[in-house]
Amino acid sequence: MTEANTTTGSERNAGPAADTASPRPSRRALLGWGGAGLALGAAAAGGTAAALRTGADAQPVASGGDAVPFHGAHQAGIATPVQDRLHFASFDVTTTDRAALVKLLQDWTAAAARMTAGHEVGDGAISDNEELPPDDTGEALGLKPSRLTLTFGVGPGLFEKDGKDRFGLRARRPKALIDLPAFPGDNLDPARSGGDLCVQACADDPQVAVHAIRNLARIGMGKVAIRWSQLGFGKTSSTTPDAQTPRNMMGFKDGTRNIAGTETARLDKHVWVGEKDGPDWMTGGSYLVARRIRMHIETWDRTSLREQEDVFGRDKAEGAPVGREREHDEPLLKAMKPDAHVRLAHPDSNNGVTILRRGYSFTDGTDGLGRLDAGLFFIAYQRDVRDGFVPLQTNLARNDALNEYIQHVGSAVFAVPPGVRDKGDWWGKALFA
Ligand SMILES: C=CC1=C(C)c2cc3[nH]c(cc4nc(cc5[nH]c(cc1n2)c(C)c5CCC(=O)O)C(CCC(=O)O)=C4C)c(C)c3C=C
Ligand SMILES: [Fe+2]
Repeated sequence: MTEANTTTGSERNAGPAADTASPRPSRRALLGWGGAGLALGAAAAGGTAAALRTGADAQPVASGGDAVPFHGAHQAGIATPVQDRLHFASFDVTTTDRAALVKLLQDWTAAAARMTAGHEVGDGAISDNEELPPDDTGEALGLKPSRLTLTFGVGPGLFEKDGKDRFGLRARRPKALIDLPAFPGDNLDPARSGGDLCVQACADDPQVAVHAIRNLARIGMGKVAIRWSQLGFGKTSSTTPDAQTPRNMMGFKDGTRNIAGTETARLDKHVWVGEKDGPDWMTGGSYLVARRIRMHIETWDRTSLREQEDVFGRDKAEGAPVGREREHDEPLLKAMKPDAHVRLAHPDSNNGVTILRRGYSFTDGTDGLGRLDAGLFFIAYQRDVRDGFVPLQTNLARNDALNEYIQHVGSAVFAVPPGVRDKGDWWGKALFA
């Protein structure tokens, strides 16, 4: 999917009252005062596009903000344009009941389709029955779809945990869904690693992304529990080459040489699982590696500009490779220091290995020792982890000058199935078939 696939969406709110300081009347109250006629009249008077929206069948009130289509051959959130914010959640499956897990995935899919379109979950945040908790938690009322994408994946533990075939899926585990090996320098925290399921929520508004994860977690209560989650800001990658390349927490442009969402041949070669790759249920999907990479930014900030530029093999201002003028000039690898990050990460130094990066910066307060807990939440998509992240990280972990300034502290790998085709399809349907 490309930028062209984004459509104009709708707001999550809440009629005319949402524009004023007065509290919004409940749907029950509105019906009591004259029902739909009043609501329509009020909407028209307010210049809004449609009727007051309160439930599953209600229409959005006003247009504005972009929605990324949820249904398609591939899940959105991989090759679609990168949004500003991230909320990534990894879940442990706590139920042992396969039918309950299937029902959850169906419910999650329905909720995800609604939220990405800018709708409230189920009957909405303000439901008819005041005796029950509402279906939607409500904090996204009035917010635009904000290009929300929800990308779902399954981790190794869903297929087998502690030697047990928990859901009769062991034989369906993809060979490419390996447990990642330990790399030199890793200092992984188990509490920030792994997981049976994941949802990557990306949006241009942080509250929209957080609302989405929160509502999925709420729907999953008693069946799944959040194992760890990560908020991200300041995307450190671009899948839209003509857009300005964002900068990471080290001040360098990050994402210059990434696969663009429009490069279908490269996506087919390096990102999407092909028909012959197997298993069938993964065709059109991809594999996600997430790494929480802490930056020693206090040390970095005391490092000379020359050393910083040598570490990456690019200049800080323009982002041009050593010996070249412009950011998008082809890198001259031999002109860089042998341990420069870009030289070591380039496909020519790795037998052609190419991944799609989609990471975000994070700052999570301090570490108790007067240092910022900040860094890069690295996300990579690839057709096969064994031909993507693993050889690349093996090379970087051994040789990269950047290692002096970073440490990998969290890690997870997930199989990301193909896109949800239509309303009859759901996350993982082909896996459980
Ligand atoms: C295993 C893969 C990679 C990890 C881990 C990684 C960590 C990491 N990277 C930066 C900053 C930059 N990376 C850049 C380029 C780049 N990095 C990787 C892979 C990993 N990076 C690749 C494949 C590439 C592209 C190489 C190429 O084809 O030229 C750059 C340069 C700009 C760019 O092209 O994006 C920067 C800057 C940090 C800070 C980091 C860990 C914290
Ligand atoms: Fe990198």
